[in-house]
Amino acid sequence: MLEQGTITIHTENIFPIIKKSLYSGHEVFLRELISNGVDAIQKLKMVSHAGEVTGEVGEPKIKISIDKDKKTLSITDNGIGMTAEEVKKYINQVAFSSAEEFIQKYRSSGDQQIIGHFGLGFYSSFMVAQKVEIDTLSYKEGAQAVHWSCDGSPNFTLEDSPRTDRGTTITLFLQEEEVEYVEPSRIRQLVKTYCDFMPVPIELEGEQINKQKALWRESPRSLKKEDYLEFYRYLYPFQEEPLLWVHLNTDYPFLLNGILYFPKLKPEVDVTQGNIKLFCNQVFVSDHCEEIIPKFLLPMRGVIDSPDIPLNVSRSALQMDRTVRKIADFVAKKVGDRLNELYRDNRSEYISSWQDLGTFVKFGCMNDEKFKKQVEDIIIYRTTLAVEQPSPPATEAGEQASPPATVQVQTQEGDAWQDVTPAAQEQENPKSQIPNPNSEYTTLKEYLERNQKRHENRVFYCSDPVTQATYVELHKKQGLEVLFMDSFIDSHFISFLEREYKDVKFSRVDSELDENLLEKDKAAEIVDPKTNKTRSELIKELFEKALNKEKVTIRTEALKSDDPQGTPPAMVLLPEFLRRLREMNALLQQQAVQFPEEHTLVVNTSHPLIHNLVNLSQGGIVQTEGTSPSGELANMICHHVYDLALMAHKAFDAEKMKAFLERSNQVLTRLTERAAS
Ligand SMILES: Nc1ncnc2c1ncn2[C@@H]1O[C@H](COP(=O)(O)OP(=O)(O)OP(=O)(O)O)[C@@H](O)[C@H]1O
Repeated sequence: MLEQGTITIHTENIFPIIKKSLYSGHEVFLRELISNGVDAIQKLKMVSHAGEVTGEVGEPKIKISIDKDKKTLSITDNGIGMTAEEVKKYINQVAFSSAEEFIQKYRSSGDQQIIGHFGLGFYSSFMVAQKVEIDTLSYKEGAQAVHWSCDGSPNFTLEDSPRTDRGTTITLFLQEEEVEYVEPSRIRQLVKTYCDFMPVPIELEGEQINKQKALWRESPRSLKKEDYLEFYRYLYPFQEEPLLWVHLNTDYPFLLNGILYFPKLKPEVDVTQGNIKLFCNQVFVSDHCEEIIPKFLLPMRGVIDSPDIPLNVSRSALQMDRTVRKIADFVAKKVGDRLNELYRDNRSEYISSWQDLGTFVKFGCMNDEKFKKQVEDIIIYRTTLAVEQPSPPATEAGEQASPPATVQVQTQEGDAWQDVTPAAQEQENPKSQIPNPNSEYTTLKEYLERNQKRHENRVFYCSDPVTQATYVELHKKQGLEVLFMDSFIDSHFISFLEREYKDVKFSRVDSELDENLLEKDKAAEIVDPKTNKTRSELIKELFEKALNKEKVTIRTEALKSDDPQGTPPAMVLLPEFLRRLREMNALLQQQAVQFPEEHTLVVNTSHPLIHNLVNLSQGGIVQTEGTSPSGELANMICHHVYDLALMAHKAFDAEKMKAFLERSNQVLTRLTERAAS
């Protein structure tokens, strides 16, 4: 017997705490022990470089062995090893005091939510083991191998060991309730989760079970598009390919490496849940980076690896941490740079990814002032106008640069990114990335400048290209440019833009008819000599009577057009302000937006159908004998015109649809009767 002793501890009864309540998942013990093995191997490399190792260093390796009968699990490394003195110092004193320190912190934080539970180190093995043994042989010349044993009480024994290989074996005699760790499948799963990217091969049953290569630690210059894509597929199997990525790489004022990918956004993705994996020196820490990554970038995926993120503090303290805040700013800035880069160098790809990128960017602008400044000029909108695309930037030699096959940019800080090759992407995914190949995109600034003369500071937009198609067409025909702002974030983004650019007002195409769309005084001619009524007044009266709806305001206007048949006979308008108010209320009460009973029906006095309708009603003297066949038909057609206008705004329920179809048939029957007679 070499030595027996008692470990000095200041916190009484440290073991029960370690054993029971410290970690919600005891499994992290494996990560801690394997990390120690990796450290020992790296230390050996260092002393070897310094010429202090005699003999072969050999291939670094960590081996996990399981003995199901004895219920033991051992982790062996061929690293630096320890002498008896070192075991006493590093295990009995250092490891213990760091464990104690950890527990103090853990208790005082009063928070179970410690990110990653790092730093308990060697003593975390007592969470799952009733006894732990160390067999170790130091690299030092003439060192004697030692055997340390501790049964979970503060008492230990230290004696000579027959071990002849340099390195360390930690053997855990598992507690009854922790025997799951003798299952190879469980060990494989844990290694894959926590140790997959550790830089040393980890072996179980004669097989390497970790990937080992951490792509984010490699130089971006040496990586190809396929390397990034393959890595993404490895991290997120069975997912759609990412849109683009950012390779982060900095060592000042903090150390940080990582690769962040922009995924294609799916509606079912919870954007408040982080998907980025946090590592510390290639050791997995957590899937939850919510405190570190700016909120708007949470839907990004990939890896962030930084030893400078404090891991043994509560989540709220983490949020307040200065380094963490700097890291968040750094990540946002790099993402902004990357977007600017793509906008400048590969506009077509930027546009084709915009549907997904746009959401990040807009959300980012609303949440982060600095990010907003960085990207405000590259926010684009699909427009009804055919805009000339700016030509690609000229190279220094003054030639036009054709888009390179892959774009790699090395910035001052040394971080780099790699573009998806446009040609290759198209081959793999023909055209599907491009939302609408015929559409053009513009920035708000360009829009405002272009339209300054006709409608200064007023933006016409469409939030639903299908239902608002008529309105869009009307604007288009009169040369009024409309922006499509139809993603789910756009209604909030519009309010944000109006706060940002105080003079600019956004009007949805169906909210009001701009004077550019109207022909004034066209329907002012008197068409009823008996009453001196104008065409416009007659039409208004006709509709008011036919519809008999107090809450619907009838307005008559002559829509400008070279081809009146091509304009709608009537349209429903919902004033912008009131509509937004309703939308907001619905949102607050978590209800669907109801179509308001109060709205305006604009009847287009220029439309041939409306002309005919006046003639028809006059012929049938609808005013006096509402039941005459012509009067009835005119009445039905008024309803019909109104329904057609309504359809752009709301889906009909079964009853309304039935009535609409019945009336359609009746109207058609009557019209065919007339035509035939
Ligand atoms: N496999 C090993 N080979 C050599 N030395 C080891 C090994 N495991 C532990 N040690 C020594 O014991 C010390 C304490 O280990 P422990 O895991 O408790 O803390 P740590 O590794 O220093 O830090 P951390 O708290 O981050 O784990 C280590 O610093 C190291 O000197």
